[in-house]
Amino acid sequence: MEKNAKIYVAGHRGLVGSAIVNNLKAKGYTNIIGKTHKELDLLDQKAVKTFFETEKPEYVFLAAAKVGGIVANNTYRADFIYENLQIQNNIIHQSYKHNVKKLMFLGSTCIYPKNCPQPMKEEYLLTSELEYTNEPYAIAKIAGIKMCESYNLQYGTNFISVMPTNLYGPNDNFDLEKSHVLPALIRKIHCAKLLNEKKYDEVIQDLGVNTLIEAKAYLANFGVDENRVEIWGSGKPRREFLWSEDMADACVFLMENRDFKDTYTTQEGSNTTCSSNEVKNKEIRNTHINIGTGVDISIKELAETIKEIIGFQGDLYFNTDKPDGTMKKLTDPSKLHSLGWKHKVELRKGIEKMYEWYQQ
Ligand SMILES: NC(=O)C1=CN([C@@H]2O[C@H](COP(=O)(O)OP(=O)(O)OC[C@H]3O[C@@H](n4cnc5c(N)ncnc54)[C@H](OP(=O)(O)O)[C@@H]3O)[C@@H](O)[C@H]2O)C=CC1
Ligand SMILES: C[C@H]1O[C@H](OP(=O)(O)OP(=O)(O)OC[C@H]2O[C@@H](n3cnc4c(=O)[nH]c(N)nc43)[C@H](O)[C@@H]2O)[C@@H](O)[C@@H](O)C1=O
Repeated sequence: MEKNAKIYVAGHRGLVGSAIVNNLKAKGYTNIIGKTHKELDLLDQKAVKTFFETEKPEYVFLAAAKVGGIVANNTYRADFIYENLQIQNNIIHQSYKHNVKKLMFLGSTCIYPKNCPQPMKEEYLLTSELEYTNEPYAIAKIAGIKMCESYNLQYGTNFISVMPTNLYGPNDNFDLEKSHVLPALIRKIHCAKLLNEKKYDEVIQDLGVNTLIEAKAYLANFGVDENRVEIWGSGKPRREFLWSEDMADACVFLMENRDFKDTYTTQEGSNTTCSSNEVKNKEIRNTHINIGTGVDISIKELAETIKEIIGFQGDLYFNTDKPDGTMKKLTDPSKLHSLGWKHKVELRKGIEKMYEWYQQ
C-alpha cells in the first residue's frame, strides 16, 4: 500500500476498526477514510454503491459487522446472518465494481467445526458441523471467505481473508447482555467490587442509572452483588484471546505483505504462488489466514485472573443454565508466524491494560 493511498476502514469506530486506523496512522498512512453507521448504513446497497462511486477507495479493510458474544449470537440469530451477509455482500461487490486494489475481509475462528481437531489449521474449514450458538454468524463469515475467493478466481480481484480468534481491547463493547466474555467479566467484577467497597456513586455512574436501587436491580439481573459474580456456563470452555492492537498490526502487516495469490493451498496441500492462468486449472482452497496467539485459557482461569487484577474479594459462581459454546477453539497460527508476524501482548498484561482503559 502506498502511504498516500486512499484507505477505507469500514467499522472504523469499532474495537478492531479503531485499532486499524491507529496502526495505519502510526505507520505513516495519510489518507484514511471512515463513515459512521449514521453517515453510511452498510446494509443499504444503494448507499454503499454511491459511497464507492464518490470516494473511490483504493484499499479496504472490512471490519464492520454485526458482532456479539455467545448469548447475543444465539438470541439474535436472524440479525446476525442477515446483517453480516448484507454488509459483506455490499462492500465486497462494490470493491470489485470500483477496482479496489486490495480488500481484507475479517472473519472469525467460529468458522471452524464445533469439534475441530486442535489447534485449528486453515484447512479444517468445512470439514464438519458448526457450533449451534453461532451458526448463523459463522455461515455468514464462511460466505465472506468464499465470496472473496470466488471474486478473485472469476474476476482477478485481490481480496484476502483473515480469521481472528477472540479479541479484546480499547473501544470494546461492555454491554453485559451482548458483549464477549472478557469485557463482560471486567465490568461485572468491577461493579461488584464497587458495591463491596460501598462506592455507590461510582457504580451508579458506571451503569448510567439514577439510584442505587436501580443499579443493584440491574446488576442482579446479571448475577452480580457485593459478594459474588455470576460466570456463564461451566467455566470449562477454553478460549484464546488476542489484544486488538496486535490484531490491527497483523491486519496491516498482511495488507502490506500478502496478495491473494500468496495465500492459498493447492489440491496437493502445498503453498503456491502460481499465476492466474495456472490458478484456473486448480481447486483453490483455504485462502484465509488465522490470526491468534496459539495459547488458550479456561473461562474459570480467565475469571480468576480478572478477579485478581481488579482486586475483588468476593466469590465467583458458575451458572450452567447459560451456554458453554464450543469447548475449545485454539488457532494454529503457524502460517502467520512463518510470514514473520507474532503477537506482542500476553493475556495478563492485556487485561491490565484493558482494565486501566476501562477505568479511564
Ligand atoms: N470482537 C471479537 O472478539 C472478534 C471480532 N471479529 C471480527 O472482527 C471484525 C470487527 O469486530 P469488532 O471490532 O469486534 O466489532 P465492533 O462491534 O466493535 O465494530 C463493528 C463496527 O461495525 C459497525 N457497523 C455494524 N453494522 C453497521 C452498519 N449496518 N452500517 C455501518 N456500520 C456498521 C459498527 O458501528 P455501530 O456500533 O455504530 O453499529 C461498529 O463500529 C468483525 O468482522 C468481527 O466479526 C472476529 C473474531 C473475534
Ligand atoms: C468471538 C466469538 O464470540 C462468540 O463466541 P464465544 O467465544 O463463545 O464468546 P463469548 O466471549 O461470548 O463467550 C466465551 C465463553 O465465556 C463464557 N462466559 C462466562 N461469563 C460470560 C459473560 O458474562 N459474558 C459472555 N459473553 N460470556 C461469558 C461463555 O459462556 C462462553 O463459554 C461468538 O459470538 C462467536 O461467533 C465468535 O466469533
